[in-house]
Amino acid sequence: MSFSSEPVVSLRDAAIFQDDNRVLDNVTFDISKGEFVYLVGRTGSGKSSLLKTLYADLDLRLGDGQVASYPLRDIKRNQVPFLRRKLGIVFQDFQLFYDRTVAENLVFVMRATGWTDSAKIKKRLAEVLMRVGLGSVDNKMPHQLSGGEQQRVVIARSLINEPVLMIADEPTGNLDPEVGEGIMRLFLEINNSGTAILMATHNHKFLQDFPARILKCDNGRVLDSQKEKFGLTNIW
Ligand SMILES: Nc1ncnc2c1ncn2[C@@H]1O[C@H](COP(=O)(O)OP(=O)(O)OP(=O)(O)O)[C@@H](O)[C@H]1O
Repeated sequence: MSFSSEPVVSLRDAAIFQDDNRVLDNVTFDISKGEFVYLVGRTGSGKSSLLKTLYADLDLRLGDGQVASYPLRDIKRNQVPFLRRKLGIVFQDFQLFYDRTVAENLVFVMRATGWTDSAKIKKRLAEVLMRVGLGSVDNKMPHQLSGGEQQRVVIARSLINEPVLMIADEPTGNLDPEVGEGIMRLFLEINNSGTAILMATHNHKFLQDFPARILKCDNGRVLDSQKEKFGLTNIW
């Protein structure tokens, strides 16, 4: 049995690229198991690019990085689905299949990630929906749900394989403030049960109401509130 305290994210002198454009340079930080970390910065400062690099949607071409024990440098394409299975990824737009029921959306992911036993699938489906506070929506179509409920379905989907890290890119960006706060509280609950969370947000209120470590993309660098003081005014 392993009791390793290896970080879930570890970047060392990483450069983040979009095509030939170096968006961020000298990126060095760790995220420990069970940590909650905000990612902030102006529009275009590189938040999404950094997150995409962590889930191997963008290649890590310079420096070193490891996520959920997978080395990002030269990761083979056939390894990427296994890395992503360790992650829960949640975006601003809900990215559900709108021609399938909630249950079909979730079962699709389960089957694609190796679940075969129908009884286990049914049990896990009920567990993750319950976990996000949605009891009886299995047979509904996504468009029959509110935005907040749809985001809960996405979060339920991301929990299926018990991720060690959730990567959330502006997950409340399309929601009313009150609904967004409910989603934020759900992330905190998930975090309390041991899943590390890295959340890009433009929501200043979250940072005030639910303080946590902050990484800030700023002028091609990533600043870390654990290591240095920086202002949070005028960054959105
Ligand atoms: N697909 C792409 N191809 C080329 N350049 C891109 C692409 N996506 C983003 N960029 C550029 O990379 C830089 C960083 O963009 P990124 O989307 O990472 O910023 P962001 O901080 O997430 O912004 P926002 O807060 O608006 O989501 C910007 O200069 C942007 O124009």
